[in-house]
Amino acid sequence: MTYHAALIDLDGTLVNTIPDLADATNAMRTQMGLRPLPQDVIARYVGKGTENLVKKALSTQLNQKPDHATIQQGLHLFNQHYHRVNGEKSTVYDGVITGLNLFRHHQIKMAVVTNKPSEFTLPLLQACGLHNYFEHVVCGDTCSQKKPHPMPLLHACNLLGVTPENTLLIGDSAHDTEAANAAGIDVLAVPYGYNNGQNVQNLKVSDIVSSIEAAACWATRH
Ligand SMILES: O=C(O)COP(=O)(O)O
Ligand SMILES: [Mg+2]
Repeated sequence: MTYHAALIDLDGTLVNTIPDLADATNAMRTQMGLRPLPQDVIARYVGKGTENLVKKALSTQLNQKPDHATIQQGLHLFNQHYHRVNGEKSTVYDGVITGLNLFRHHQIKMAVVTNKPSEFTLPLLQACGLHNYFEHVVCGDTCSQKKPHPMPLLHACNLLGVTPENTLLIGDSAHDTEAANAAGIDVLAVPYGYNNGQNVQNLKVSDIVSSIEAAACWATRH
């Protein structure tokens, strides 16, 4: 297969965002009278967008499911805190820069497809120095549906002017692989991300690769 484009997930694939997401989540919890959660617990809630993270983080240790008003209050506080810390402690994973340069060298177009809202995605890509690699950035609020729905992936293909058959997605979780499989896009998983705390071995993928650099080598071999 000749790949013309690579769609790449953000949290858990390009950037380890857990330290900042955990700081914002725990600042929200503390203000709401709840005790902080460990980072590995918070990591399990990342990948399905901010609202899902806030809902899950508020369900832990509350005696009941949070009601609408509590979720709205949590979202408001989380957003404030995440705007304050976004990018501060987040780190680009090993192999990302080399991999993005390899894709670029082989004229494979790149887009980010993330469930993170755009108000946080664009500043984070800038803070990490990654923004210039991508022709397009599709965020959690760009389309009416998020991953695992195929819509954001198909939207990215349209923006890049490529077909799903000639596109490769690289992600860390079932949300990515389900979206790619539904869109008819080949998918590679990296094992170092979050995936709801589950092993990536059980995901339906073309391969598991150790890094974005390994993904770029894989793409140019196939
Ligand atoms: O859940 C999020 O906010 C973003 O997650 P993603 O970048 O892995 O899609
Ligand atoms: Mg991810």
